[in-house]
Amino acid sequence: MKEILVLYYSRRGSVRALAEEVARGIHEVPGASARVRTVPRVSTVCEALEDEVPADGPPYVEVTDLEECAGLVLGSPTRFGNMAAPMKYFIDGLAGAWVNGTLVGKPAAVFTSTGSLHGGQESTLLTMMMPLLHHGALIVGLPYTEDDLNTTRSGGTPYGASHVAGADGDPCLSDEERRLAAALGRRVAQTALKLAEGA
Ligand SMILES: Cc1cc2nc3c(=O)[nH]c(=O)nc-3n(C[C@H](O)[C@H](O)[C@H](O)COP(=O)(O)O)c2cc1C
Repeated sequence: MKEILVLYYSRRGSVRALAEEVARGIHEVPGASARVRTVPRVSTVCEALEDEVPADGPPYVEVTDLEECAGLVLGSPTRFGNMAAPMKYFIDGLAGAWVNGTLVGKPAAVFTSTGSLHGGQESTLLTMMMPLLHHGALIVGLPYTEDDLNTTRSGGTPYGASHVAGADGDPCLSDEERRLAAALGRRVAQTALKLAEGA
């Protein structure tokens, strides 16, 4: 069984909804399963610490999750056209994993949610790929053979899955957004299994 790490940060539930669909897609692939993890909030007041275990939802990620999983799908809300600080903070702490080549050769993909349609989904997704490339991951996107990419009127991009939450932050995904997030999970899982076969 190959496990794929679905690692996300979400304050209001939109990225979490996408993560659940990505995990659903992974579980549809025989021989693959999803390990869902999140990251704690960060504070400018360094003494303010989160509880070690989140009040609800999946556990906080540990470096061993990266080591043990055969692929990675990373999700963050868009914050001013970029990933949110808690996800970046976690990534910036991965110097040891970089030295050890923990992610080298593993498939990886990204997803995001924005308030507005043209609020920076693509800039967020593309910049989330940069640290993954530094870590030697193999980036997986969404091809236009996924019909939903051609018909969506909200989220879903070739760079990764996405959701447009609107000004009220509605976490309810459209059918296209839901299917494209699952397709992204499936692609990462299928790629991880193919890479393992060829190893
Ligand atoms: C500080 C901050 C910055 C944001 N920046 C953007 C932005 O650049 N573009 C955009 O469309 N939405 C922006 N948003 C809205 C969030 O991306 C959006 O509400 C997203 O769906 C939140 O995901 P979540 O429900 O998983 O927390 C921002 C929200 C916050 C709080």
